Amino acid sequence: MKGQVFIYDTTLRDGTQGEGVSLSVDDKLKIAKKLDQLGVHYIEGGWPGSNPKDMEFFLRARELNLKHAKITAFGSTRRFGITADADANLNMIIESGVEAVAIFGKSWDFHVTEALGTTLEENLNMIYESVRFLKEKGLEVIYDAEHFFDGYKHNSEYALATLRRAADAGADWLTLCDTNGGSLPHEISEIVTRVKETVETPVGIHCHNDGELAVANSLAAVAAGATQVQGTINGFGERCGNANLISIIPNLQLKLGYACVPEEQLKQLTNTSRYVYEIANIMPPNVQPFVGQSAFAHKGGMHVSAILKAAETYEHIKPEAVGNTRRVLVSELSGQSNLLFKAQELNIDLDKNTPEGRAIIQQVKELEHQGYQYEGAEASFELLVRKGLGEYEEVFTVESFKVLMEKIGDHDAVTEATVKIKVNGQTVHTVAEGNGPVNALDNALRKAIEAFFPDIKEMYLTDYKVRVLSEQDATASKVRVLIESTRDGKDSWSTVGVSANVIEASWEALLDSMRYALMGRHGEAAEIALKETERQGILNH
Ligand SMILES: CC(=O)SCCNC(=O)CCNC(=O)[C@H](O)C(C)(C)COP(=O)(O)OP(=O)(O)OC[C@H]1O[C@@H](n2cnc3c(N)ncnc32)[C@H](O)[C@@H]1OP(=O)(O)O
Ligand SMILES: CC(=O)C(=O)O
Repeated sequence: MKGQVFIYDTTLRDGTQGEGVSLSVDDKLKIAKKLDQLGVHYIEGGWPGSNPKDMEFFLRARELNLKHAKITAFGSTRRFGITADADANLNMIIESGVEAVAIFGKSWDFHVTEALGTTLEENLNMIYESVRFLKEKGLEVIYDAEHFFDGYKHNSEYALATLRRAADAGADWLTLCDTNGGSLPHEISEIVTRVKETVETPVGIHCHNDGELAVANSLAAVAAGATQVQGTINGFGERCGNANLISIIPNLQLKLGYACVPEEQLKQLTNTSRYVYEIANIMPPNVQPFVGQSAFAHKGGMHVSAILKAAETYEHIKPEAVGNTRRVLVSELSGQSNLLFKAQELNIDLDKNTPEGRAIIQQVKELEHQGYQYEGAEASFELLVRKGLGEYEEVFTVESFKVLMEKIGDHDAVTEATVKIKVNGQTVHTVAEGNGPVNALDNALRKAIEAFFPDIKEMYLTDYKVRVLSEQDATASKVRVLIESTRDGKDSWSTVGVSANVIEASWEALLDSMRYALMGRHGEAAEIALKETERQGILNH
């Protein structure tokens, strides 16, 4: 191990400066707990002088009993022309009751004269007096040198002088900020090296992602001697975001050999990332490195063949090291190996290069050519494999279905579906209404099946997606429908249907969804059908 790098999370402060990210106090408290479980060292909760919500967070965070992390407040140096003890923002930091604080000050001479509108000397006094004030109150002080890299490039002497003043006042950390996010890794490396030669106080790094280099820049800073990294979960933050701790932590720990979070807790990384997306109500991108759904998803037949022999042939780390899982996708790009892997996952006995296996792969390729897509429809794929291996018995067969829609004047349209299915030789005919054709068909099909399998009531659709396959054919084109269903809201299964008619494609996906839910219950159907025949007999008597 090369030594400890302290992880400073600012998801709850700089993260919420990102467009579309807004967290309630309860959300912030939940995320703080999760971050503590991950093992970060500092959690910047907000800016007490900014709004009552942030102040409430600090007051309630005292009850969190965190095991590892220090709750940290954020603020700026004092306003110019007043004393630090008269500055409302600095006083609110003290009131918030935190043990650590990050205050930002200006490093770039241009910012001092243009944005602050004061003299270079007064800015140095603002830095010194603010840090001193907070140190005298017993706080750990992280001095965030805003625009440090841009400032250094314009006037290195002044930028370094601001750091010296913070250090002289007793700052515990000097965190160099690439506030505008435009620096390149070699610049960060050179400038951090120069700072390390100039000051003895430990150095941190805070990067923004405007040039898509925030992670690379943070790693370059650590290589040059920074021992604290600031960033956010999933890279949330102002403009294009902050440095993404979800990528920085495993890169530092697994690739570069630094200690960041305890090894066991690194396995919380995927879960933490998804938890924060969930609370922020943002869809996680599948392709997010380390933690995305696709981060360890193998599609090409050649890749799958190799990972079955040795996973590291196509994986840069072990997925389980960051709490993620390996996946194999089945598609027209599959070979026998993809099928073999999926069969193992489904507990299906299948050897490589059997005639059945080859036929199933051929069928997948043919169906994908027609527009089906199995990588997002694993339940339809399992049905296809079991049918191909002769392991599937139909619980019901469809005789016909019909959909009627009527709209009279300004009244709401009424949709009615009729379904005729056969269960173990017995015909069941049902009619149901719905708020659209798919809903009416779903209701009619359930009504028919519920008589035999009452527990089907618990199953419901959670997602329905339609994709036009050949846009040039406009309304005559084929569509692909993907349906996701669940019973308990946790485990779900996806099915696919394809047709030039959207209702038929939906019907096909619906049928697969019901078939998957009832798979293996053929014998049960026979018994229930018999009871139903007896019941009907008694009723008709
Ligand atoms: C790089 C960063 O991410 S810094 C963090 C940015 N985050 C935020 O701004 C979110 C929270 N901010 C807020 O709630 C508000 O901006 C507040 C409460 C802090 C201040 O609000 P207001 O008093 O209305 O001021 P306003 O936001 O309009 O302007 C900021 C003021 O701070 C001054 N200022 C900026 N940086 C500093 C600094 N390092 N030290 C002291 N003063 C500063 C500006 O010069 C400006 O002063 P002026 O009004 O005399 O021109
Ligand atoms: C302090 C801070 O958030 C920045 O300079 O980007």
